[in-house]
Parts: sequence; structure tokens; C-alpha cells
Amino acid sequence: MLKLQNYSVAYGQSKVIHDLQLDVGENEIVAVVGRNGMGKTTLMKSMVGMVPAREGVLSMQGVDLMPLKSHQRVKAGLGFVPQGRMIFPTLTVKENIETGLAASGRKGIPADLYELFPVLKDMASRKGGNLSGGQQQQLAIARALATDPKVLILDEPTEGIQPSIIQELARTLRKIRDTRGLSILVSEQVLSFVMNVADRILVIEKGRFVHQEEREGANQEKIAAYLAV
Ligand SMILES: Nc1ncnc2c1ncn2[C@@H]1O[C@H](COP(=O)(O)OP(=O)(O)OP(=O)(O)O)[C@@H](O)[C@H]1O
Repeated sequence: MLKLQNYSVAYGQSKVIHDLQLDVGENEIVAVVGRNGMGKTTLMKSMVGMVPAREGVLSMQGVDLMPLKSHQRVKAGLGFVPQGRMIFPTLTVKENIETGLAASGRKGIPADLYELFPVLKDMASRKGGNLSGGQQQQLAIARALATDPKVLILDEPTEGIQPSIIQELARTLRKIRDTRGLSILVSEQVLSFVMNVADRILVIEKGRFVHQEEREGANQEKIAAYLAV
């Protein structure tokens, strides 16, 4: 579904992502885990066209995404929930979701988005900036889903979310995958969340995948050791 081959990203002379290979299957949830500064955000941002890739292949369902600008990648079916959520604080909840609709060319907020996140319906006319962290995260996911993605990319979605809501977020993402039949690529550092959400886990260190395993039967201690400072 989503493929990286020999994929590298650099800031000037400084290479941050090195020669990655990755294949996210249809309906699969893949988590990329790693400590701060290991390259997760750079990888996610480059895939959605916000940071240029240095070399390699990035394709979705066989479509070459490399020459496409960010908005064209969104149109092609790549949805993005950025680190820090980046909702528009002065727009209402409804207007925030509508910015996603504009990208897909669809009209009217699909009912299933409000079914998925009832709190957003209740707060449709509130300013995005007045929502709690967890509510803003739901809004950022709803905005990305409004673009009708085939692949949803989330960068550290648990950051700034109360621990009690983190596992609820995992359940919601699996529900989205099951009901919409899309693929999900998520970067994270919270192992308990990853163990609840992912089908497959890859560990990134200094821009390289150094370990991977299926979530079922995964060696948690080994992955935790990579995440320990
Ligand atoms: N705009 C930039 N210019 C130069 N170097 C950068 C830039 N952004 C990030 N880096 C460097 O790239 C490396 C990877 O950073 P990145 O933010 O992708 O890591 P991360 O794993 O997402 O960390 P975090 O969890 O803190 O977001 C770091 O060494 C960082 O200093």
C-alpha cells in the first residue's frame, strides 16, 4: 500500500534518515518507535511532502508520490495528523474539519466522523483553541479523515494526552482501521500505546530501522530497552 525504498532525508549536509525500506500493507497498522531526535518527525514530514526527501522511492498503491507537493499527496490519499496536532485555534471545530474537506473536494461533514467523535459534534461551534488536548487530538484526526485518506500518518499522537485517554486513542485508531479499511503509520514513544494499536513495530535509531517485529508475541523488554534514555 505505502512503500519506501532506499529512502533518505537530509537537512543540508546532515543526513537524518538513512536508506529506509518499508512496506505498510493494506489494512495494516505499523508503528515506528524511537527516542527523541531519532528521526521520526523528519520521516513523517518528508512522507507528506513538508520536508524534501534526498533520494529513494515513496509510493502509494504504485503511485509515485515523490514528485507531488503536499496538497497533491493529500489528494492522492495520504492523511496526516502532525505532532502537536496543529489545529487552527481561531477556527471553530466545524471549520477545522471543513479544511480537510476542502482538500478532498467533498462537501458536507460525513456523519460517521461525528459518530466516531461525538464530542466534536457537541462542540462544533466552539473555537478549536478552547478544546482540551485530547479533544484537539480527536479534531486533528477528524480533519485528516475528512480528506478521505487511504493511508493515515500520525506523528506522536499521545504527546500531551492524559494517560487515561491514551488507550482510548489506540482503540479509536483500530476502529477507524476496521471500519474504513485504511492503513495507518504512526510514530510513537509510548510502548503501552504501541502494544495496543500496532500490528507491526519498527524501531528507529539515528534514522535507521534497527529492529522490527510483529506486535503479537513482541519482545517488549527489547523494544523498551531501545526507548530507554
Ligand atoms: N529543521 C532541521 N534542520 C536541521 N536538523 C534538524 C531539523 N529538524 C530536525 N533536525 C535534526 O534531525 C534529527 C531528527 O529529528 P526529528 O525531529 O526528526 O526526531 P524525532 O525522532 O521526531 O524526535 P522528537 O520526538 O523530538 O520529535 C535530530 O538530530 C534533529 O536535531
